[in-house]
This record gives sequence, structure tokens and C-alpha cells, in this order.
Amino acid sequence: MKIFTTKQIAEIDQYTIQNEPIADIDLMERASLQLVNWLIHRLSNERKLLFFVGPGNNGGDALSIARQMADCDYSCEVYLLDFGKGLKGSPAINWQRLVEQGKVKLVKIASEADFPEIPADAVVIDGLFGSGLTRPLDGLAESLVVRINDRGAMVVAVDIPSGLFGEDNSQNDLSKVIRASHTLTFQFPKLSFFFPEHEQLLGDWEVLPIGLHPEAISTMRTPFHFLTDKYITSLIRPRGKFSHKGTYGHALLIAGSYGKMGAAVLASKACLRGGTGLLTSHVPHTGYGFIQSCVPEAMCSIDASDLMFTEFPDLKSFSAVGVGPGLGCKSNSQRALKELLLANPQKLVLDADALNILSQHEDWYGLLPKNSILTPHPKEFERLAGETADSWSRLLLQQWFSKNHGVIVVLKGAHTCITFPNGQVYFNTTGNPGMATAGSGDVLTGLILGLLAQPYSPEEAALLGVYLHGLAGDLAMKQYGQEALIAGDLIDHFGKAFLELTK
Ligand SMILES: NC(=O)C1=CN([C@@H]2O[C@H](COP(=O)(O)OP(=O)(O)OC[C@H]3O[C@@H](n4cnc5c(N)ncnc54)[C@H](O)[C@@H]3O)[C@@H](O)[C@H]2O)[C@@H](O)CC1
Ligand SMILES: [K+]
Repeated sequence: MKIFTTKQIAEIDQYTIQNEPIADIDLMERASLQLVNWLIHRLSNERKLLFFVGPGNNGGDALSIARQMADCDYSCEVYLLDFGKGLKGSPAINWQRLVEQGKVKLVKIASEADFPEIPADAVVIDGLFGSGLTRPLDGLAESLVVRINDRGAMVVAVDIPSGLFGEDNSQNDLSKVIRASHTLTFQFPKLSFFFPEHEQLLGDWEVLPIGLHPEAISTMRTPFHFLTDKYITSLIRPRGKFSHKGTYGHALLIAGSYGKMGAAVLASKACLRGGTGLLTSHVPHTGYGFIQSCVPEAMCSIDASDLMFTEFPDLKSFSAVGVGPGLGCKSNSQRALKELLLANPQKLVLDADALNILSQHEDWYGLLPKNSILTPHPKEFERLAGETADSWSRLLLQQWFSKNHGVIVVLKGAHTCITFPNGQVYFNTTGNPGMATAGSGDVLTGLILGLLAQPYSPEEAALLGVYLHGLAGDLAMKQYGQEALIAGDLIDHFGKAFLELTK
């Protein structure tokens, strides 16, 4: 699904108004009704609702919601942030409708003296500013937001927490942004919802469809997307009845070193469960017995070194190569990694120490085969590409890195972000904090390798791998909870994840 900028969303709103066609005030009513439905299904009408309303359409939404909630017998009070300019258009109509309805206390806030008490058990509906925010909050708006945040009441943000921008918050002071318990956004999530530093501001966020015009949505171009079950399922290819193990490729995994053989075992198992026909795991001599007994389905290629990666087998037999889990960064392994890059494997996934070695040799970046998949966590990405101050800047850097070096970057996190050489960006929507555990990344690398070998294209393998990995985590969480979940549980749930998507 596409993610649009707030400017594009405004254009889609306008297209809908002109081409559905629907009057602005009616679209606002339709949007507000979605929120009303959400609220009445979750809140008892014994809770007082305090609406904080700004000068634009976000405030107009809040006014419409207040009227509809009052009609459903909720006790509502409206506080309009008054900049002395008066409301216009649909917000003005909705104000007038409230006046005529006569059920809601209406107060204008012209100074801090007008701020109301906010009881801890009240529910604040934040309709101060939405996607029309043009600059960080200051003055009375800032004080009001700080006051609301201090009170600790439940806050439901309409469309976006007031003060937060939809994309670039690099110049924003996040202490002056509403801290919502829930954010109910219209039709599309904003890009900034996928950034970790905004978690506390957004609370739980949900997308409420408001029937924006499908034509505008399909023709509007954007590099930004988020992954859905439907899209991922469309990538999974059913197996032919007469296929055999040779049909599904031969993966080479280069992993493990003395003391880190577990990474090789986890990645090997994940690779096999990802569906590769054959797997050869290349490990140092010391790991031979271990890998043979723990992963009997894998063939074993033994390094001349007892302790580490120093060489690799002829690449001709392999349809994809994965390198990195548990590798170590010793100089012999560094040399061997350079030789591997020079051998130009057609399909390559690099993780962990392979990335750490790479980041010490920027002059090797040019050796990366086109469409190689790199799977860094944020610290590894920083070593590879440099530091950034916030997630928006990091996203731009990641996009540039992918384009400039012709590689796919899978930046791991709560919403793992995948960037492609053509500039496209995908955010993952599966997974949970239980997956923040040792070996989780090794499992992802193995899975992506298993998909890449079959062969799925590098683009497909990256998207499918990330989504399935998170889905397996969600299924495993149902069995173990978050704390007790370990990386091996993810592998055990790959099967269920595939079944869930193809049922
Ligand atoms: N256009 C439409 O048809 C729809 C819009 N919707 C709502 O409309 C919102 C966007 O509405 P608007 O574009 O009117 O924008 P907003 O309601 O977000 O606010 C814009 C107003 O705030 C002022 N402003 C911006 N930044 C400020 C700041 N830092 N301090 C003080 N004043 C500031 C602007 O000058 C303008 O008057 C969405 O977030 C959504 O809630 C929904 O009703 C769905 C339909
Ligand atoms: K808002």
C-alpha cells in the first residue's frame, strides 16, 4: 500500500471532492463518522470528552465529532484555540451546527487563563492541527499542548498528533507535540508514523478509511509503501507438482567462527525452512560436527581454518550466497570477504560481520554485485553509511545509499525499512518487540537466502523474507509471549507463516 506525503493527501482530498463529487463539508462528515464509530465502541458515555479544536479542517473534524458524540449522549466540551481570525469554510459550518444543536459547552481560548481543567479520567480529543501544520508549534498552541500532555489523560489524536509533521520532523521540538494514547488517521498512515522516535507521540495508531477516490490513489506516484498480507501473498509462487529439489536452487551460507557457531546453525535452519532445495553451509573446521548434527539437512563445506572464514568453495554450483552471521572480523576473514566480492556472486545477501568488515573498507562498496541485499541493524547501517540525527534524515540517507551503490538495504527495526536501487521504499508491518533477541537477525538472513536461492528475485526475497520473519514472530508470540521468545521459535513458525498467507 502506498504512503503519501501530506501534500499529496491534500491533493487526493481535492480530487475526491471534485470527482466523486462530494462537498467538502460532507467529506468531513464522512471522515468524522469513522472516528465517532471508533469512539463509541471503546468509550463509555460516562467519560467526559474534551475537544481541543484548531483553526483548520482538523478542528472542523473535531467539531463534527463533538456534535455526533453529543447526539449519542456523551458529555462533550469544545475548546477552540482562538487566533482572533474566526473559522472559515467547513469548520465554520460545523461550529454553527454545534451552536444550533445546543448540547455542547463551547469555549474560546484566547489566553492561558482560558485553559480548562483536564480531569485524569476525561478523554481529550486532539483536533488542534492536522496535516496542514506549516511550522513547529509556539505561543499559545505550544502552551496548550504542554498543558494537555502534563495532565496524563487519555488523548485521541484526530489524523495526527498536533504539532507532528507527516514527514520531516528534523527541525521540530518533539516536547511540543501532543502525546496521544491513540492516533486515528484518515485513509493512509503518514511516513512519520514509521519512525521510532515518534512512538510515544502516536500511541497506538490505526488507519480509518474515509472513501477517498480510488483513481487518485492509484495514479498518484510515491516511492513510499507499507507491506500488506495481500501484496506479500501475491509474491508467493506455488510449487509445481513435478518439481524436485534441484528446482529450488542451492544456497551457500558462509557463517560461524569459533564461539559463534550458533549463528551458522540458526541461519542454516532458517534457510532450509525458507524453501531452498539444497543448502551448503560453509563453516570453519571447528564447526563441522556441530553443524552436521544440528542441521542434518545441510551439506557442509569445511574451511581450511579451524577458527574462522578464510576461503569459500567454487561459486558455480550455487544459485545464491549468504555471508555474515557469526563470521568475526579477523583479517583473514576480511581478505576472504574481498575475494568473495571479487568473485561476483550473482545473488548475495550480506549481514552482521560481513557488513562490519565492509564498513571498514569503503573502497570495496563498488565491488558489491548489483542488487546485493544488505541487512544491517541501525548501528551497522551507521557504520556503513554514516550518522544521522533523526529517522527522516536516516531514511533519505538509506535511499541514497541504495541508489548510489545499486544495492537493496534492509534496515532492521520495529518497522524494518527496505530500500531499492530504483528509489522505492517499503516499510514492514509485521513483527513485535519479542523479536529483539539474540539470533533474530541470523534467522532473517537465512530466510532471505533460502528465498533468493529458489530463485525469488532479490526484490521479492527481501520483501517476502522481512514480512514472513515478522509474521512468524507474531505467531510465535501467541505461543510464548514476548519475553520468552527466542530466535529458534521464529524458525519453528515459518511454516505457519507461509500457511497463514496462502490459506
Ligand atoms: N481536505 C479534506 O477534505 C479533509 C481534511 N481532513 C482534515 O483536515 C486536516 C488538514 O486540514 P487543514 O489543511 O485545514 O490543516 P490543519 O487543520 O492541520 O491546520 C491548518 C491551519 O492551522 C494553521 N497553522 C498551521 N501551522 C500552525 C502553527 N504552527 N501554529 C498556528 N497555526 C498554524 C494554518 O494557518 C491553518 O489555518 C487533516 O489533518 C484532516 O484532519 C479530513 O476532514 C478529511 C477530509
Ligand atoms: K490532531
